Amino acid sequence: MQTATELDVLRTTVAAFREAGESLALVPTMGALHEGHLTLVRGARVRADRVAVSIFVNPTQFGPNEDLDAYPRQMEEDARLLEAEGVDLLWAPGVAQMYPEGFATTISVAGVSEGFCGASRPGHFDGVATVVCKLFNQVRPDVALFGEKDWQQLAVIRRMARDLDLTAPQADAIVGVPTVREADGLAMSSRNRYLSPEQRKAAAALPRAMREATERIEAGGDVGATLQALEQALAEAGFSSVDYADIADAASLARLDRLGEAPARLLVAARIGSTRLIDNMAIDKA
Ligand SMILES: Nc1ncnc2c1ncn2[C@@H]1O[C@H](COP(=O)(O)OP(=O)(O)OP(=O)(O)O)[C@@H](O)[C@H]1O
Ligand SMILES: CC(C)(CO)[C@@H](O)C(=O)[O-]
Ligand code: BAL
Repeated sequence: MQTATELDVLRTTVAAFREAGESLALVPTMGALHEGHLTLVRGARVRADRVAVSIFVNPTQFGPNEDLDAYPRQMEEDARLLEAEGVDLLWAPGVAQMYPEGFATTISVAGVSEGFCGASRPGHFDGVATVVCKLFNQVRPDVALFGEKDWQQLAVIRRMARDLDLTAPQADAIVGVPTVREADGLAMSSRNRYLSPEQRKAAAALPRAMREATERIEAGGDVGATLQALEQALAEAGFSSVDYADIADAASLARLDRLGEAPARLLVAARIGSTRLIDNMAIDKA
């Protein structure tokens, strides 16, 4: 595995792949890798000749009171995990490489980025869209993979790729990978490691309550009453607050009061102590 921390090294390595006629997949991450990330890597492996993974804890997508400093960083361990997966290229730029003195551009995707995590984390998706656009331009992959765990992020990135006519990758080569879960249903996340053993046990109530809610709504239950019951179940399990618990159009992320014809998604963000967990699930029609 080649590791690049400078743009010219990255470009030379990518150029060598391209000269050999090889296709390239990119998996963008913030590191602290777990089985969810490695599933994206395996998905990349079957889609392209070469796999690049980026690790960059992007400061511009963290709010002033969020966990940028506390966010886990374990570059050596991550590199070992990626090497074992047969990754070809690790792109690990520093902050000064990504945001040199004078950096002044922000990509802001209206609509789809405004509710849910966009409302509870102002500026978050501007930071995500801008850094992902940079990563795409730096690596110029044929295909890029993102987790469905961050459903709204995936929708924002697809919208950006469509709106800006991106070619590397094209919008239809942005692949969403289903959420990888722990045995008790909790979505894998780097932030799960903030949880104490007791909080970790309680966290399993999130996917459980969400599964119950999707089943109730799929069976024709009232959306408002079901979401209220979900919030109640989370409070009883020890969650300290709920940022949002809503159903939305799966593509546009417009909030829904009832199911319509288009695919819908249940989206929840809730806190245990100071740890904020997110999850989402499909709502299938009966
Ligand atoms: N459980 C999971 N299943 C599938 N994909 C995942 C999972 N967790 C993260 N990903 C995806 O991995 C990519 C990198 O995510 P990131 O490095 O932020 O990890 P994370 O575990 O989501 O961390 P965080 O705690 O910051 O949410 C994203 O596309 C994200 O959606
Ligand atoms: C896509 C991403 C790597 C951009 O920093 C990040 O938001 C993430 O890890 O999901
Ligand atoms: N996986 C999403 C990145 C973030 O929460 O900042």
